[in-house]
Amino acid sequence: MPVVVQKFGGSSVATAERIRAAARRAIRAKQAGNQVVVVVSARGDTTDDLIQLAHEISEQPPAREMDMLLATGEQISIALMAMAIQSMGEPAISFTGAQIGIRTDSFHTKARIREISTTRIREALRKGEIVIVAGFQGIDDLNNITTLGRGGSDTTAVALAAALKHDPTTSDPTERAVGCEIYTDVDGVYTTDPRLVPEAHKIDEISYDEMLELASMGAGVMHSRSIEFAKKFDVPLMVRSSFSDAIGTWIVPEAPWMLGVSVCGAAIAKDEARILLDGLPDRPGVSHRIFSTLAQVNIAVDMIAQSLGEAGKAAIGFTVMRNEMSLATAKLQPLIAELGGTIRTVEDVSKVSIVGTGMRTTTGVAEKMFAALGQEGVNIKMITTGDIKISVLVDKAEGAKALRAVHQAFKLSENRPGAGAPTSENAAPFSLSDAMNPSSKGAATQTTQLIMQRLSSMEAIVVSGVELTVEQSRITIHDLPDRPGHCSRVFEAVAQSGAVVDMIVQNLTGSDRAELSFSVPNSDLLAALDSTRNAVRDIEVTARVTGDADMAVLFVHGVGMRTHTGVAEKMFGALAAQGINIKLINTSEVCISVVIEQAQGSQALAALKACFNLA
Ligand SMILES: Nc1ncnc2c1ncn2[C@@H]1O[C@H](COP(=O)(O)OP(=O)(O)O)[C@@H](O)[C@H]1O
Ligand SMILES: N[C@@H](CC(=O)OP(=O)(O)O)C(=O)O
Repeated sequence: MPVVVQKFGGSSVATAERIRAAARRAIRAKQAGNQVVVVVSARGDTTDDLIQLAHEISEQPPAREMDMLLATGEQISIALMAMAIQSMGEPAISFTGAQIGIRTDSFHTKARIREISTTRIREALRKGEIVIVAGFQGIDDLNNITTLGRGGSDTTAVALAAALKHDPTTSDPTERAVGCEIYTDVDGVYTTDPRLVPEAHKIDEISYDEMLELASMGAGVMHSRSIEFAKKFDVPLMVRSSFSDAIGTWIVPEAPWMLGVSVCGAAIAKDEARILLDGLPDRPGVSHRIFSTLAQVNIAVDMIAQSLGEAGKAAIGFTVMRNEMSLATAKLQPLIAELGGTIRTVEDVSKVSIVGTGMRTTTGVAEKMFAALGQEGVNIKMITTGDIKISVLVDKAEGAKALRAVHQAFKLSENRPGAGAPTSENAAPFSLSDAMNPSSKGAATQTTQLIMQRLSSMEAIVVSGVELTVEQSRITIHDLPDRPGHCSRVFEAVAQSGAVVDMIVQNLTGSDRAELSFSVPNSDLLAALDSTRNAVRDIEVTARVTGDADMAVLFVHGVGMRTHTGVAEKMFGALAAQGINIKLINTSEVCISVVIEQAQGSQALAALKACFNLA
């Protein structure tokens, strides 16, 4: 019998009536001929309340005890859900993460799943019981209770679906037909958070990579790590409303029509902090030491922007979540003192991002975003770009305005393919049975062997490829006054020159001054330099423009590149060991890219392939 995994978030189990409604849904899925696994979160604001309670008792609650406390929220929900289903006459059994065999590492409060045993779930399912599993929790090798980080129940649900779909303990193909539904308080993934921008539009289909970027850039509707599982293990999933039967949003492998949509959504991460390390020696290995220091304490770093070294000195700016800023600076202090640099921090910043597969092939997207922000008088503090995303850092007070401005500029509230307008490929709506049928649209994109390898360490990083692009040039504007509208003027001029801009990095350096770098193909360098100089002359005569031909860009593609703190560290370590200096860095959830000297390109490529075991 096929298996449906249904996840009900905190809002969907907040009251007795909602628990009963969720129970009825699970029973309906069973009556339709499926085996049913239900994953539940803590009710309503329980997790927030528990965190507050802990802080009333202790200023810095120990992480192990915090997990012991937080895991109780989900335990309440599973028991109530089992009671609700049983009271409706269906057999059901509840399990904590530990009871079901969800093994994690020992990073309390942000543990990662290592493996999931399917034995107990299968036994119960075969007996005809609806299996209810506590989301967000697991158990480490020493049998300590762990939690997976905020929003982690999505991850439990998709990881369970993945484990059941590729279950080595069953040879029955119907038992490996697994679908996953995420029930929440919105009827799907929207072009942006509908609570912040009411005209946001529901998306019908979105790719794993787009959803990964959106989720990691602040779209709280899904936990980004759950999409990592979905992508790695070919689990198509649907986000839908627990209050209606409307078709929700399918999160699926990338389809060709998606290349026609340059921006599919926008997101905001409100509580960010910026750390600027200034006056660092400009030599190989410095970034590696910085990021390995942060990786040791599992702090995910975002928006890394390394400014060009001048007079032997370089600056590196990056963002972290605001609640991790003090830990990050405390850990970095001794290293930066040893390197002779300084640390500056800025709190109260928000990150606004746009995401879309079509960005890969469409030019002018960045320019349009910067123009929209400039028109609203929003100052951009930092910029980084990825393969399919562009992020800017702005003052927290301007975050919501900035989000609305970009949402409007890209007309995201209007119908488009994948959101309100069917494409030729998706004209027939994707269905749960499609998702559960391996020969349909949800077809496997990866070999069974690869997937089985991944199952042995489920949440380990997957680096799928390293790529080198040569004949690139870098243009840098030094000492650009830090005021609204400047970036858009520069990129408008560059676009008029016909140059194709790829990577963009902007970093605030001295007070009130920004350094803006971007890459163009060598063949566009002269035209782009000319138009940049003209634009900059109009803005500020003291700003300087420099250009460097014959650079190379190295891309490392994978899943969870940003949230797995060790990837950047490993990459920078491998380059440092070869004595290769990094000129610019860009990070995203699906790709990390660096600009280096072209002469060192093939050496760097070989070093990265060796370090990530790629052929
Ligand atoms: N792009 C988006 N699409 C839909 N909802 C979003 C988006 N970004 C943020 N959200 C917010 O996510 C909320 C659902 O997530 P969450 O509150 O964690 O639900 P649950 O408790 O079901 O896990 C929505 O109510 C919405 O405000
Ligand atoms: N209860 C946890 C885990 C979770 O995933 O919750 P929800 O599904 O309500 O976002 C939290 O609040 O973080």
